[in-house]
Amino acid sequence: MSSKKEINEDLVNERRKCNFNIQEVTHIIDGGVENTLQRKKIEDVALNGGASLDDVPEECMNLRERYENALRKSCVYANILRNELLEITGIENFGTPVIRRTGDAFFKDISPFMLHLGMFVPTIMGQCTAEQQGIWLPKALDMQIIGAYAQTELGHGTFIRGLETTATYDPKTKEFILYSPTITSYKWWAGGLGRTANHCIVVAQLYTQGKCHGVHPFIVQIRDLDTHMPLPGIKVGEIGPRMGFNTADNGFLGFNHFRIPRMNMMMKNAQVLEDGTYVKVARHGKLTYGTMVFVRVTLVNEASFNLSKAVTIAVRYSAVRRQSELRPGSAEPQILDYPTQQHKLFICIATAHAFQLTANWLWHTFTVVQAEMRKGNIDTLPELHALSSCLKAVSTSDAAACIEQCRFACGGHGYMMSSNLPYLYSFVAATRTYEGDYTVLLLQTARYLVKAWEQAEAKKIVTPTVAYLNRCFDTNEKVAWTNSPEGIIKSFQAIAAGKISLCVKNIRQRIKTGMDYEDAWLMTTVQLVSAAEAHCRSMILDTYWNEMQRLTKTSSDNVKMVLYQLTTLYLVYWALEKSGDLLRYTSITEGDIDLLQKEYEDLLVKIRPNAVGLVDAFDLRDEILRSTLGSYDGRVYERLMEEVQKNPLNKVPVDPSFQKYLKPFMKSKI
Ligand SMILES: CC/C=C\C/C=C\C/C=C\C/C=C/C(=O)SCCNC(=O)CCNC(=O)[C@H](O)C(C)(C)COP(=O)(O)OP(=O)(O)OC[C@H]1O[C@@H](n2cnc3c(N)ncnc32)[C@H](O)[C@@H]1OP(=O)(O)O
Ligand SMILES: Cc1cc2nc3c(=O)[nH]c(=O)nc-3n(C[C@H](O)[C@H](O)[C@H](O)COP(=O)(O)OP(=O)(O)OC[C@H]3O[C@@H](n4cnc5c(N)ncnc54)[C@H](O)[C@@H]3O)c2cc1C
Repeated sequence: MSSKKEINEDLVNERRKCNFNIQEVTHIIDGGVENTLQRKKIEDVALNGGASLDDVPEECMNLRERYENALRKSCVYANILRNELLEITGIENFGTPVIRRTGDAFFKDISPFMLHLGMFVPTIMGQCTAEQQGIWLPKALDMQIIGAYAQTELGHGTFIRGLETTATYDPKTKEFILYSPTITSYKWWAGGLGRTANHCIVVAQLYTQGKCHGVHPFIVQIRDLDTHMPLPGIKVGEIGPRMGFNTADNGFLGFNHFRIPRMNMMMKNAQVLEDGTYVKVARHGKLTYGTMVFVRVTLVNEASFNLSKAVTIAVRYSAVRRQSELRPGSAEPQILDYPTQQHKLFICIATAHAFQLTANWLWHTFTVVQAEMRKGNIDTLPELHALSSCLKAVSTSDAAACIEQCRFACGGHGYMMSSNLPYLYSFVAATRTYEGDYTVLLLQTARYLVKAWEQAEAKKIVTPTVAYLNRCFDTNEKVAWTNSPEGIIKSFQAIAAGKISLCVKNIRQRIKTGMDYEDAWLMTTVQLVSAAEAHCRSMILDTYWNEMQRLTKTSSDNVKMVLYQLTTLYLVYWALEKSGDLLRYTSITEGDIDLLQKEYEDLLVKIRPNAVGLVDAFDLRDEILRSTLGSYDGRVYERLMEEVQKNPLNKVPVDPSFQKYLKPFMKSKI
């Protein structure tokens, strides 16, 4: 064991072995030197006060203490945010991933303010007129009001059109009357709603002049700003313990004919005039779903960030941990030396990179579409919806699986809350469900793909992200397999095209047998999900490969080399995972697959000496990692021991329950 201040010897050796410039890779991940400097500045300001520290670990507190502690830290953090950080980033970038990243130093679980910043403020920005923004935005940014996003109900999350809460316009008083007609119409799940928020966005069915115009967002004050008492007509509370998110304060909400002013309808996309006339402003019916698209886009970045934390913890731990004997009497190897361990972990490093570059690309696409929409052009929205849906689904699902793999890689200690891996897993596992369930979102992408296929069939030019369909449509034969990055990407496009084509064929065949389109679609959904996933994988592989090529153009040779090895590992890994599909849709042979397997194993060997360097390049401060297993200094065993001392159960040598229960039980006769 190393002494207190020393860095674990194995980690020192690993860092010595690393043959590339770590900072260069950090700059690539951050999106440039300037961004790294800005991030470090923000982290210094946000984290140097030590205010984030807990004397007792969050997981050792009861529910009330955990909430109170999370709220205390949220206030400390929000003060730093509004007094110092916004000056550095500018108010327009308040939601930057870097700010989100520093927040993780304060909370192992989630801040009850997260949805205020993550959805309440963005919805005001996206769904309000300029006049309404002038009223709500300054108060929300300054946190004079704290909001939640209450869309999901007890009875409906996915099917938004099925929401039951009503907002009925009363022209006499120029108010909307909010009402929850059934138990299932109660709002359910909204983060921050249970105890913290005094306002929330409510998505409700709009009725005016006796007609329902579908779901629309409203801004609603639910608690008194001074006493915090729920206003008359409001029933609000916390929904109870969950797998994660236990300090996120998820809530329920019901309305008993609760009145709000007309101007509290968020009127950017549709309006109700004073006399009750309904006016549709937006040219696309789904612009009211805009906040969801925005959050889905940001969740790809979340997936990457959380995975980078998990894999940093697991790789550093694997360098410190020694276990078993390779030969009788030999020294125990670092577990990172086992190829099976490398197989678990290196793909996680590559996946974090792949998602980071994809997230950056998707963010750029999102801003371009936004700019077009501001000019009145909504043509690119369906493509963005299809893209953000599948990328959100696949990135969150893969990240959750990878984080769980990182936990497996850490053996028993990975199961400890203090490793932070269970927190990371439960957070990312939820992202697969919220903001649109995995299957549901892939089916949205599938709708787009089927239409695109039909366009390609009609010899029309399709949108850029599905352009491969035009090409694949002309080739009836299997795509010729070539083992190169470009060859693998082309093969994945062929898989996607083949699967979409098969779906279309099956839908048509089912219709021929007498089914209507809806049933034919329904019976094909298992394949449609698979086709959308294949399309998404081809997008990620393509983006990762091309973006990494672009970003490393001026890098030093060793950086180029290690990042090339990692991208290739990712491509080869997925080729092997999907070898069945490759056999079906390309000319790949069993021999080619054997070669791929060999290439994969060789890549593990090549990457091994740089593994710790690669996770160091994520540049995650210990305060943000919050892990006994993953700290920069590798003092794993000391930290596990230190954590034991903080456990309230260990404060007394004999637990009071001994006298109360155990002793009487032992002394009692059967
Ligand atoms: C820094 C940030 C970090 C973290 C984030 C912050 C907080 C994290 C913590 C928790 C937050 C959680 C929040 C929530 O979960 S809020 C609730 C989210 N709810 C959902 O996502 C519900 C999912 N359901 C839907 O999106 C829709 O209902 C669904 C798309 C499934 C179907 O909608 P609908 O029935 O109305 O449409 P369809 O008839 O199926 O399609 C019609 C047509 O419209 C197109 N469409 C659908 N959605 C959109 C969209 N968003 N944008 C554009 N177009 C859309 C669809 O493709 C169809 O087109 P077409 O085929 O051409 O007819
Ligand atoms: C941690 C967490 C935080 C959340 N925060 C918020 C929040 O702040 N605000 C808010 O409004 N909501 C929030 N939600 C709710 C969340 O958005 C919904 O849970 C999510 O959209 C899924 O909807 P659902 O629960 O109705 O699932 P369901 O739709 O009931 O899904 C159950 C199963 O049915 C399947 N299914 C459903 N419809 C279809 C279909 N058409 N085709 C095929 N399969 C289908 C799904 O794939 C899934 O397997 C949160 C949820 C969680 C877990």
